Amino acid sequence: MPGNQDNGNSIHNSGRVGRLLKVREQRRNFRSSHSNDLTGNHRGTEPCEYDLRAREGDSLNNSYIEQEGAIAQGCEKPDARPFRQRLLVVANRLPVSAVRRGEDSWSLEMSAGGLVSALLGVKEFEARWIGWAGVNVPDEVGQKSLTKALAEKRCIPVFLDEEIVHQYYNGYCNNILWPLFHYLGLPQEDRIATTRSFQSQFAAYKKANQMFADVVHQHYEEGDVVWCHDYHLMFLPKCLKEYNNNMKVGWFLHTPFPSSEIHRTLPSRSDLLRSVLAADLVGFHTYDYARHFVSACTRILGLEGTPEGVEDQGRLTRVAAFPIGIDSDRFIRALELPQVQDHIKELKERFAGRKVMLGVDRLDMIKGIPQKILAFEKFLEENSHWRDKVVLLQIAVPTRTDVPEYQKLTSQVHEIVGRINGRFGTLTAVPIHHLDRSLDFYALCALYAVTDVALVTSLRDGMNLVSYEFVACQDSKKGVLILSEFAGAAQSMGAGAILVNPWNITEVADSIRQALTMLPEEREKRHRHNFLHVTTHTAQEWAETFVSELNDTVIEAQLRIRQVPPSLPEDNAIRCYLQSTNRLLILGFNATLTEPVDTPGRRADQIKEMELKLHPELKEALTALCSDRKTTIVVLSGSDRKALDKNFGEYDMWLAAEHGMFLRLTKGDWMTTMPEHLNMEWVDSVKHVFEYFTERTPRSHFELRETSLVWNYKYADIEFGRLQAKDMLQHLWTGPISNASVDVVQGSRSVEVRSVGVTKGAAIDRILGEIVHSKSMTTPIDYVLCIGHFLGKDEDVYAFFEPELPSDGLVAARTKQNDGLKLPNERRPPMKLPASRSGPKSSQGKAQRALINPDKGTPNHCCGNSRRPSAEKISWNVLDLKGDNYFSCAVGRTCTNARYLLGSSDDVVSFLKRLANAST
Ligand SMILES: O=P(O)(O)OC[C@H]1O[C@H](O[C@H]2O[C@H](CO)[C@@H](O)[C@H](O)[C@H]2O)[C@H](O)[C@@H](O)[C@@H]1O
Ligand SMILES: O=c1ccn([C@@H]2O[C@H](COP(=O)(O)OP(=O)(O)O)[C@@H](O)[C@H]2O)c(=O)[nH]1
Repeated sequence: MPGNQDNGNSIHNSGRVGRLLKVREQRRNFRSSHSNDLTGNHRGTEPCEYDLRAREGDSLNNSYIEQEGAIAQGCEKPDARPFRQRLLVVANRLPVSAVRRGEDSWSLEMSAGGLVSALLGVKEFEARWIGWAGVNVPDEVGQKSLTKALAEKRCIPVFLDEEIVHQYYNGYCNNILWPLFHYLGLPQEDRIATTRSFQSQFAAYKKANQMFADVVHQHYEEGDVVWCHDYHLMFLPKCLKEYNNNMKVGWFLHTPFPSSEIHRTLPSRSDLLRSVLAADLVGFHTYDYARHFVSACTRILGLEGTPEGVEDQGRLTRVAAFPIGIDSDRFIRALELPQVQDHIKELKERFAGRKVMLGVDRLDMIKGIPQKILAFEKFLEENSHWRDKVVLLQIAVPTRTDVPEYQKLTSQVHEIVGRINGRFGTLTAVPIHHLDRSLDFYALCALYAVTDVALVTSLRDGMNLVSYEFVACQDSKKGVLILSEFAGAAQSMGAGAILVNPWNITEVADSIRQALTMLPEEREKRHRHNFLHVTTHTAQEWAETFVSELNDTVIEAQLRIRQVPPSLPEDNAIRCYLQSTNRLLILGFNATLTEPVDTPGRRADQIKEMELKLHPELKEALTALCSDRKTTIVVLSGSDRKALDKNFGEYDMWLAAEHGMFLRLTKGDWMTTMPEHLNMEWVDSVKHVFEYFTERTPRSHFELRETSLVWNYKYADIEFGRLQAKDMLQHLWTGPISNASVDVVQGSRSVEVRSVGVTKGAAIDRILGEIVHSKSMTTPIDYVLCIGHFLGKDEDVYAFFEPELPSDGLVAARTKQNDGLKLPNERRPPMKLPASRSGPKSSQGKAQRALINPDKGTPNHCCGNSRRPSAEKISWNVLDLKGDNYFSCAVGRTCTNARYLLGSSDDVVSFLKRLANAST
């Protein structure tokens, strides 16, 4: 889950990084060779207007050229016109807000806010905006005329009625998600009311997201990139993928993503995370936010966080940091415009003899405006000689004025400003000029340009573009930026700014003094750093990088899918089953026949039962299958005998416990197939280590089995569990047992230490021998179905039936023996008559196996009142898997040597039910 810049560090990424570097280079070459065309278009035109103005002859059809699989931006069409990928930008707010002037006449005004500013800087795409125009339009005439007016600006409206806006936008988005994502907690006063209205607001949120999805669906064309923005639309990726799973969907969050400890307080925490994960690529401003998101998915959903993102049953959602920027050229060029120059002149005259300090913020709790003003008051208090030499201009753009918290903030700020102006003002001048309104672009640029010190004191801020805009306009003045360490911008421009903790008003006051008295050389140095950053990390770069990565993520997902085995062809497996006469079903237990831990309504993190339990819906099917005389069922599990007895005692089947080291027909007693002289001297040392780690890892536990020990941390804090496991493995590999004859096998949430030679594959021939003998089988087994959630180490069971597969399983465990490194399977006596097959996953050919004499080479020990397996030497081929009659199937893992996949034990259950029904 690295930031873009770090991507090259991962070995796994080399393919992707290589591809992305190539695209980047193409893009740059393209841009420099066409710089005249592209910049020519903009020169002399106010880009903001340009971007919103529909261009003649630039209709959907002639501007969009489909290029299947191509990474689109920067490519050229054959006629050398630039190819511009169609981009559907979906955000709550359109870049323009509509004001109704008559029944069918509208005026459109620019919306304020960083998201709009940033996306206006994006020029490389054929972009369409889909969003809310900020106005309620209940009538058809109004909707039609507004749609038409917006179409000229390449905008497509989503019509939200007043009630939805109230519940979804004011309620769920701005009263719940916004404060929570900015670590402000729920509004203090109406916390209970908010908690009560949560459900209805969340329902409205989902409904609104669905409305956005409907509009996207209407306008979507194959090959488009759909880019969803912000916390308003966390449900959108899921809605879109439900429409069309092939849609390329990206989601970007403009606010911080808080620590998982904050996110987990949200009643809808899991739904929101799951919906976002439906996107192909998920982006954040900073590495920290991305890290928090992955951690929330790990801790709350129990999913696997990888350096790439979040993995759920083999599907990867890529998560990365894409710091936004601004269209810096737009600001730099604007400074030359006469209307800006006029403003500059006016401002200089107005504030002659005084240093200008500037704050530009939406009037929002997160911006820390009261804190800023209090710090300024403290500065004036402590530096009386500055009182008539400095002025603070605070632009506070009204925002979300229907939300009570925002209304309260307005009066609070007015009250503080009034008090300070009363305290330090004179008849002719006040120290704070506070404006409750927005400024137009030219006035804003002029203000930025005349400012000596910009003051950004956000308590939390996704990025904060004001700080970027200020820097872009300061190339002649080289003013100082005081920047909150809690703004995302601090992570990108930190070095050039004076970083402050806005909660510490003494520190901020000191920084004001430091900024006002900073020597020109230092100002210059700091400014140069900031300016370079702002002019190189532009909004355009940001969008291009995100879209390239989104395109590439989709390509990579396709590559991954190609490597992943297909789903179990259930109909075929059933048909072959019915046609065969001597069938063998080998079934795992854990995560194969058990109830999934994280079914809805059950919590993955809670210790329901430490002991595994058979899926309650399996009973009937299992009974039916077991009663079929043509079918032999073996449950082959790592669990001990007790667990298998308890769950399967009532069925007529074979039980193979501890990876097949113990075997029992349910009608008979346990016997052992354990190799003789199995060295178990290591057990006490390992037990000692496991006890140590269990004590220190809350909610972990270990099982002591006869041939292995398993430490399990699936109920523990996942991150801590992993760290502990790493530590444990280190110790096992290098500590006192490092020379013992053991395999240390790492599961996804477990560490298992086994005697060398204990694997399912190593046991299967002995088990088969016993079955053949006990059933007095005279005809070969002509159908094998082997389903399990087996560790890589145990996938050697597949190699038994398909000998060309690696016999040491998928993942070679680290094996230590006295005589050096040796794979456990070397103990397995050679097989007679390896089957001749055309390839590992081939369905051609036929598998044949002759069994070894289990009496030879692998003596069996008695245990309890068990008996020894007494298979005679079998020289005929017990396996005759003609054609396609071998079905190996991994459950819930995609990295496997099995031929097929099933997603979870629920799928196994439904398949076995179908099998049972078909055969009865
Ligand atoms: O649309 P509003 O409800 O009026 O709010 C305006 C926008 O505020 C937020 O902006 C964020 O995006 C900026 C650009 O990435 C970032 O610099 C800033 O830190 C964020 O606060 C909000 O996320 C947007 O959706 C709103 O449109
Ligand atoms: O009167 C104003 C004041 C500010 N802005 C713009 O609002 C954006 C604020 O973005 P920022 O990322 O700083 O914070 P946000 O408001 O998105 O949280 C900046 O692009 C400003 O140029 C504006 O359009 N008019």
